[in-house]
Amino acid sequence: MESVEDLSLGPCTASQYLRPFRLRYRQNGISKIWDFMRSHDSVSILIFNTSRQCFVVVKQFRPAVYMCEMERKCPQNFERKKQETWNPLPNSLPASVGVTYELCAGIVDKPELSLEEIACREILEECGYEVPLATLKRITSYRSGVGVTGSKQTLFYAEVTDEMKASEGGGQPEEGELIEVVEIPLKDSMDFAYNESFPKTMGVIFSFMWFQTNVAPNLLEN
Ligand SMILES: O=c1ccn([C@@H]2O[C@H](COP(=O)(O)OP(=O)(O)O[C@H]3O[C@H](CO)[C@@H](O)[C@H](O)[C@H]3O)[C@@H](O)[C@H]2O)c(=O)[nH]1
Ligand SMILES: [Mg+2]
Repeated sequence: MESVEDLSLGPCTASQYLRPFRLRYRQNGISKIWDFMRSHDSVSILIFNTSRQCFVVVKQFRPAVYMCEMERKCPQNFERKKQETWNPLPNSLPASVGVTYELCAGIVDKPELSLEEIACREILEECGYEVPLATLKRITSYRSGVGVTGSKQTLFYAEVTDEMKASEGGGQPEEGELIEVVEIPLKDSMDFAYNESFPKTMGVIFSFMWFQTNVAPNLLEN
């Protein structure tokens, strides 16, 4: 996962994932503009393996995260002068600066499938567990990136056992996905959540805390 080579930065003129727009409007008599992007809604799933009392999360190279670090360390690479062409970038940063821990997640891009169906497919593709649709629990939904995309993410909870493991997971290689499945022991999970040396999404932190309030007390009783 951690070998990323031949980087070059180019313009994004047409994308099936992101479409930039500018909205002009008047609010309480004041004229404003706001730039935003349309992107897909998504689902994410907190997965807890009861056989081994651990959370199952994924680790991925995220180009957007990598390029944030690139801009911080080598801002000259983002200078606008030749933005209409592809500009080779120096391999100045290790790929690991762009790797994040995340909940298993996927974009909602199949109108014929329910959110639950999309979630179950993502669990199988990314983490390798067969989860029956009816056992999936909806936790809540929230808006992510409210300044930029405002897209909705719906969060589910899935309990799995070792017996439900059907494959290694790892994402769909034909779509270029390269995902590492990582287990976080329940006993270490709150330290992990707040340890900034493990870059992670808000979804991981929020859902681990949700588990502490809503699931962990019942586990202790059993
Ligand atoms: O510029 C892009 C964007 C996506 N993909 C592909 O699209 C798929 C997306 O994977 P999927 O697992 O469905 O989505 P995620 O990347 O996990 O979803 C993310 O995307 C959502 C919508 O942007 C975010 O809100 C989520 O938090 C985040 O997990 C992958 O196969 C990618 O290869 C590309 O090839 N190029
Ligand atoms: Mg995903």
